[in-house]
Amino acid sequence: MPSPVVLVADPLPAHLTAELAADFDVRHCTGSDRAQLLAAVPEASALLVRSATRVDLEVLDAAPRLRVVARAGVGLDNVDVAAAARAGVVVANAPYSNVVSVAELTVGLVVALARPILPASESVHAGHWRRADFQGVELAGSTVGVLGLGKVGELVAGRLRAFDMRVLTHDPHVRDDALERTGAQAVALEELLRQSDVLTVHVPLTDATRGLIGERELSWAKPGLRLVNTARGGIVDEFALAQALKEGRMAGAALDVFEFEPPLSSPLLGLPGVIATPHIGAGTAQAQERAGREAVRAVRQVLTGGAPDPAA
Ligand SMILES: NC(=O)C1=CN([C@@H]2O[C@H](COP(=O)(O)OP(=O)(O)OC[C@H]3O[C@@H](n4cnc5c(N)ncnc54)[C@H](O)[C@@H]3O)[C@@H](O)[C@H]2O)C=CC1
Ligand SMILES: O=C(O)CCC(=O)C(=O)O
Repeated sequence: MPSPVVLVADPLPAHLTAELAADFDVRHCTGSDRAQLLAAVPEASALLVRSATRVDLEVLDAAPRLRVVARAGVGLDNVDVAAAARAGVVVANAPYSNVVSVAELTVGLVVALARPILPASESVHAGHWRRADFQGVELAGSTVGVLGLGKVGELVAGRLRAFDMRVLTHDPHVRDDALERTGAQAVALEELLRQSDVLTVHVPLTDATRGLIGERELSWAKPGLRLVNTARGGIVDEFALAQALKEGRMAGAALDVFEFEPPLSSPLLGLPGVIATPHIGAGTAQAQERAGREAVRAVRQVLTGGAPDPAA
């Protein structure tokens, strides 16, 4: 009997896909290339993806043999989970694999918005010595608003407390133990914006959170707000954010994620005060290893019998 086909649609550590190849027919495609994905998926019993591959109804309809979609990462906004369930396809993500890496990048972006380290370095490399051009602000004593106190939000809150920042949060499902651990104070969304010097976004992208930070919410912002988004594009309205920055109502923004990636037509590209990174929150060796390993384990569990163990 031929081995089940495992289709790897986004980059994963090569040694992990090599391990799978011992037992399965591992094939590769570029999942962000729709034609390639649709051509390859009909044979697949398992589909391994990260965030770049969209697994929607069209893909599921084209994949009659599919039994599992394994997402080597956290966010499931690129997978139609309800349609997969209707088709009897297991969807497994790796919910703890990369949260530390995302939290660490977030803290780096918070610091980079307060202290212009990279522009100062570029200036020195260019032969200048302009100390007065690179004045920043202290984080200690200022307030950070954590939007979404889940796994990443809690790690970020704890790390920013170590900078002596006051931590506020808004999260309709916030747990008391998370508030206790972080020392965060829960407030309404409007209050979060009115009081925060830094707003950091850590909610998933869903129908309820799309556009959660838009024109109205940014009109509440404390003057000089600095915003960090390492969660998902689409949660913060890029046009409203660009307008607030251009009008000088906000001091800066750091974005790891965009509504469309790459963000070729984003109004934020090229704006002064905007730091942009190419969705690298999970871009560490450790996070990629953990996420890939969890995804591979999910594939094995489904293809060799039994649903994945969510606690594994
Ligand atoms: N940049 C990157 O590479 C990465 C980005 N992410 C993104 O980070 C997001 C958060 O990850 P986790 O913290 O692990 O998720 P989580 O599920 O542990 O936490 C999300 C939190 O958001 C809260 N929330 C939901 N709707 C809300 C709303 N309307 N207002 C305020 N809070 C709301 C939830 O109650 C929950 O506490 C992921 O969904 C993913 O999109 C995750 C990993 C890597
Ligand atoms: O490596 C990736 O797919 C991006 C990570 C991410 O955004 C996630 O895990 O939700």
